[in-house]
Amino acid sequence: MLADLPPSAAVWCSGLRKRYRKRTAVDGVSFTVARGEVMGLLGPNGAGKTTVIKMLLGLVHPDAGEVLLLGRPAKDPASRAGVGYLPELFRYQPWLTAAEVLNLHVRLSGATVPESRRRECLGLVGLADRAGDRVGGFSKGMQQRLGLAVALVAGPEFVVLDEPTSALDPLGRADVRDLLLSLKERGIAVLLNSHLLGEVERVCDRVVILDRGRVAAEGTLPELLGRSELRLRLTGVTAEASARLSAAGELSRTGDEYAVALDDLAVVPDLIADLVALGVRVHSVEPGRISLEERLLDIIRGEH
Ligand SMILES: Nc1ncnc2c1ncn2[C@@H]1O[C@H](COP(=O)(O)OP(=O)(O)OP(=O)(O)O)[C@@H](O)[C@H]1O
Repeated sequence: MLADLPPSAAVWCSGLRKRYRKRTAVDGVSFTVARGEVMGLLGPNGAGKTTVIKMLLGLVHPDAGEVLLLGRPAKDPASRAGVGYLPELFRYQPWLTAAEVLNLHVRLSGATVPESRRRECLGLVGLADRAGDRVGGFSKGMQQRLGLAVALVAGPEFVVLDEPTSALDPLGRADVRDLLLSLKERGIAVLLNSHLLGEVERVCDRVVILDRGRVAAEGTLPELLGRSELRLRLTGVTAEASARLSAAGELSRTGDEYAVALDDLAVVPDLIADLVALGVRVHSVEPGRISLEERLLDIIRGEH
């Protein structure tokens, strides 16, 4: 079986199942996060996201199913050494300073992390000038920022973030988004559980949607969100220009407002150039598609 697995998987799981007394929390979940991929794990409250994450990390024992973390069993300390984790509920020793918390986690990871990298990591999460302050005096958002630094400090190959922006202000959320994009650029795989769908839409390559313990949908964002729609406000549209619009995709019109269904927004510049060449006056061009939020609501209300 192991020989059949893709060598690149940051995490692979198959048939994960977990029951708590009579309640089935997770019921046959399988998916893969490839190396370098940013995967969103979505779903309503109680869908089983945190339980899945804990099973992936070997923190909860599954009733059934298998997990390979960086190509090894999740319980293997060697696989865990390559993983950074920010838990949903984070608490750090209040009597330690931020720098001491980071040092403690570096020691626990067994990695060698130079002092400069530790400082850089606190800077990355906006805590550079609080390194010497005790965590007991930190706000919840500052503790969550510290948790992010803890997840990143040992140079992980795979980072698991369970609601990393739950305690953060809008600025903090924007910082985390930039952080995620920089991890992506560096080829670090990420599994992100977040209810902030706008952020998921901006940073994730793929998403898995859980509902009542099962995978309700999975795919890249274009796969899940379907075709794009280009909305245009145009005047001076001749029959020829109208034909050009129809050739690009299914066309609908209300007064000066036109909507063209497109498979790929890459055709937009050529389409606009052709319309202008045909004498059309282009007042606005607005690419859009259904939002992840609309899609998620459809899926969990059973309208997919
Ligand atoms: N330790 C536990 N003991 C008993 N039941 C649990 C335990 N952990 C989770 N559950 C139950 O398992 C189900 C899934 O919970 P889980 O925390 O995984 O959901 P979630 O998708 O992460 O939710 P949220 O978005 O609210 O954080 C819930 O019904 C929850 O009550």
